[in-house]
Amino acid sequence: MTHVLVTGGAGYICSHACKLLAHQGYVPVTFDSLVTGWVRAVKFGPFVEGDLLDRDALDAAFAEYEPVAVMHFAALRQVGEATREPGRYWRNNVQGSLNLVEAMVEAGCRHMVFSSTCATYGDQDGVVLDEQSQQLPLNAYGGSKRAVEDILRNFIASHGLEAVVFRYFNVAGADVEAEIGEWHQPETHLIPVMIEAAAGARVALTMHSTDSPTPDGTCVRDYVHAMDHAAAHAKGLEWLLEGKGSRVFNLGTGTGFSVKEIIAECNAATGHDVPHSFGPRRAGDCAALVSGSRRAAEELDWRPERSTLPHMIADAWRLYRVGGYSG
Ligand SMILES: NC(=O)c1ccc[n+]([C@@H]2O[C@H](COP(=O)([O-])OP(=O)(O)OC[C@H]3O[C@@H](n4cnc5c(N)ncnc54)[C@H](O)[C@@H]3O)[C@@H](O)[C@H]2O)c1
Ligand SMILES: O=c1ccn([C@@H]2O[C@H](COP(=O)(O)OP(=O)(O)O[C@H]3O[C@H](CO)[C@H](O)[C@H](O)[C@H]3O)[C@@H](O)[C@H]2O)c(=O)[nH]1
Repeated sequence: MTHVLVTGGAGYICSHACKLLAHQGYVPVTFDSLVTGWVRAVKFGPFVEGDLLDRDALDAAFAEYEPVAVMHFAALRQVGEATREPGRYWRNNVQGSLNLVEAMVEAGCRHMVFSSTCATYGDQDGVVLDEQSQQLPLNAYGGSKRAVEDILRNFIASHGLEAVVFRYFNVAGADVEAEIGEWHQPETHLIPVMIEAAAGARVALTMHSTDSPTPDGTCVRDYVHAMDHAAAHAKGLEWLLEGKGSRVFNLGTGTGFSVKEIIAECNAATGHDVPHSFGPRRAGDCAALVSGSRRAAEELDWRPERSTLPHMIADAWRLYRVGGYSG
């Protein structure tokens, strides 16, 4: 049996990767503290409840499962929260990742697929964001992810670690079979908040900005379906196991949508108007983040298949309707 250690496997994107890994014949071993994840999302392999800040727990997991690789998703990942509580983000995301990398080196596990983010780029008006772009994060979340990329570069140079780093753009949608999806308490991400508002489960969605330097004043993001992310991770793992070495890839479609455009699409897809109000700009928010790279398509042969707004909203809506958000 070929084990892959999946940190954060009880979370949203991570559980989609576990499902695909299991489908491909790997055994995904979830290592998760449940700080934002859910035991009920761990359906596709063994579960180790542990914290990245607990080095002994990590060593025990490596000793028990001897994984061929690590998929490192576990992190705190809310932009607004990171701006209010930067210390928590630096400690959890950076110290936790350093512990993990050191445990890997000691256990002789050399391959990591790492979840980084376009938030490491920050706002760069008019700049095409590709893997060579400068990283100028606006908040502690993006800063902590850039720091982990630095740690990986150092360990690649000194300890023979090999890492595929994925800089995700925004993630949306849910498993097409509605087995897993996005469950956060409290929920802050645009599409699930919008779905809850459309369903009447919350009074209204607050639009965080209408005066951004974008065509309609609301922030623009490049959304990719969680299942397409999982597919990219499987390809990243294959890339490493074939010995192709360390590489950074943006994961975006190259097309951005504004908050207003997404609300209009949600109204059409669900047949319910999304009640909304207007609030102040959320601290740490970038105005626009859209990928300008084709590297993942050209080198990994990654083709997003469900990353259209109608698919992502329909899949999130289906999950909601089968009770997937009910905790
Ligand atoms: N959701 C997005 O739009 C998005 C965009 C870019 C990057 N990412 C990255 O993708 C990854 C997964 O994001 P998600 O949206 O699935 O988040 P999530 O909160 O659903 O999942 C993260 C998981 O990590 C676990 N975790 C956090 N800190 C831990 C620790 N110290 N020890 C053990 N487990 C810990 C949580 O309990 C949770 O299950 C994160 O690294 C995030 O930064 C997400
Ligand atoms: O109730 C809401 C929720 C969101 N938004 C807006 O919708 C856009 C998208 O917000 P999300 O919270 O869905 O996503 P973020 O772009 O803030 O952050 C997400 O994508 C980032 C990359 O852009 C990070 O990697 C991060 O982990 C992940 O949470 C932002 O302009 C936000 O201000 C609203 O107007 N109202």
